[in-house]
Amino acid sequence: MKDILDAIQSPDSTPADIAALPIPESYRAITVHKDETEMFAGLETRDKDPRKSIHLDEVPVPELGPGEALVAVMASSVNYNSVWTSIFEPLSTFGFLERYGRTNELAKRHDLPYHIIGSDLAGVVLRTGPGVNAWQPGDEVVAHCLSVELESSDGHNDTMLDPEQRIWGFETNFGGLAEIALVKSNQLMPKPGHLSWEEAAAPGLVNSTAYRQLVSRNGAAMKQGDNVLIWGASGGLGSYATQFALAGGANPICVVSSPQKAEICRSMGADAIIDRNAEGYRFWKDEQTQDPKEWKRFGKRIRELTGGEDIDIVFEHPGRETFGASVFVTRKGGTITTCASTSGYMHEYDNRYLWMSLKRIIGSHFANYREAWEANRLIAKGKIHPTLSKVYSLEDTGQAAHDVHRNAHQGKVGVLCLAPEEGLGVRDEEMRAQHLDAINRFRNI
Ligand SMILES: C/C=C/C(=O)SCCNC(=O)CCNC(=O)[C@H](O)C(C)(C)COP(=O)(O)OP(=O)(O)OC[C@H]1O[C@@H](n2cnc3c(N)ncnc32)[C@H](O)[C@@H]1OP(=O)(O)O
Ligand SMILES: NC(=O)C1=CN([C@@H]2O[C@H](COP(=O)(O)OP(=O)(O)OC[C@H]3O[C@@H](n4cnc5c(N)ncnc54)[C@H](OP(=O)(O)O)[C@@H]3O)[C@@H](O)[C@H]2O)C=CC1
Repeated sequence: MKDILDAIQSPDSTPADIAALPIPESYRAITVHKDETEMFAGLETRDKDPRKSIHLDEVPVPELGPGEALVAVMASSVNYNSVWTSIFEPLSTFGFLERYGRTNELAKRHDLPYHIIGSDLAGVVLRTGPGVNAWQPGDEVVAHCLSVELESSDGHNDTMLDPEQRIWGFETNFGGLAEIALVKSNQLMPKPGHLSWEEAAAPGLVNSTAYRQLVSRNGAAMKQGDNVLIWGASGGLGSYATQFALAGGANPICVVSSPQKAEICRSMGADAIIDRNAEGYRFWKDEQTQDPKEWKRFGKRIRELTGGEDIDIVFEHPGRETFGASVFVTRKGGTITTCASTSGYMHEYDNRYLWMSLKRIIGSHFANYREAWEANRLIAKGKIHPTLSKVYSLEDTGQAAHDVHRNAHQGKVGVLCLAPEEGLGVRDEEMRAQHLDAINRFRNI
């Protein structure tokens, strides 16, 4: 592994040098273990501790198949899906690996007693499998997390609709929180040259998801002037949704839970900000009963901030706790677009406000290759910036996931895999200098 790192870091290395490097037999990877899936049985979600279930193991390098690439991972990032995997909720991800493993001989590689997690990476292509022409050893890349087979017609208009669509590093094995990752070559995209490895690895999953959910015609198709209510506006998804709203001429109404997070939104350029903690919204009177008076109080606050207008698009992901309020505050004909249910997936809302006011709920999930490419292109052009706050070593990934689980983080949390320190991998210093303040906006807060 040291030879690989030396070759990547040497300015004299050629693609042929990288291609000639021997692939080691094993590598270090962040895993969860199949025989531990019951370890948190009986505990509240909040008390399930990723630091106990996440391991750093030495694992064998998987066989490289057709259309695939082995990538030396310089940096990765923590996504909430790795939190779900590590607390075995809403179900154990080993079920996904077993199901995938049953599909064909090659997919059997994924069905192992350990799951290498992680759905983001920035790194260097080491080897490509048969049939890969677009990428070569030595290419500096990021990888999006859409794994598709595309053997069915269902996915050929929109690859997210493929019946064999999976999220790499969540529903497949050999994810990005590791020194080496196995991806399909159509997950690869060029690494933005003005960013370090850890900065380039940070946006991928959440940036692509927010792009589809908010900007794409497959999602809410946001337009100039739209009032966009963004839950968790300084969090993983929200920090990109806020940037898309601002860059697209929309009007983000940012919901956060502390003055510090409100300040981050302000520094991104938003001015309509609601601190849900300070204003004490209680959308639920008890576990079963919502309080429409609180929806109204929330809607009134939004009207104060917009000069009397209601919401065109709600960017939803907290789920059960907020969904009733989200449907209520949306204007006639408006859209609630949802990609998650962090606080619970059995949503409840008053349907009269949906049908009588002709509102629409749109389900959105990750992004197709084109949408992921367009989202990455905006990062590469310096129109949208990484929201990396803190960076951990691979050894401390459990703590990083714990921070995200406890909502103790800001923006995105990075992980160094092969990169020995932060700040490496920048190829375009001139462009970086132009955007340095924006790139560093979330750092160390
Ligand atoms: C990019 C990052 C993303 C995120 O972070 S997202 C957040 C994290 N993700 C999650 O929390 C989601 C985790 N996944 C799940 O919870 C589950 O994954 C799903 C609920 C999405 C699906 O559940 P499942 O058990 O995998 O699938 P089924 O469809 O409930 O069950 C399969 C069986 O149900 C049958 N079935 C499906 N549709 C129908 C139908 N319309 N009528 C009758 N049967 C149906 C199938 O055939 C099959 O059957 P047979 O088990 O016998 O093979
Ligand atoms: N389907 C898909 O493709 C994707 C789904 N997801 C899912 O989306 C969810 C969020 O992911 P991500 O943004 O990365 O996570 P983060 O934890 O980084 O950010 C979420 C933010 O939402 C806010 N929030 C959390 N709980 C509540 C609540 N009960 N009520 C109101 N606000 C809340 C918090 O902000 P604050 O405290 O400031 O209000 C938090 O910072 C996860 O469940 C994840 O699995 C993520 C990416 C892709």
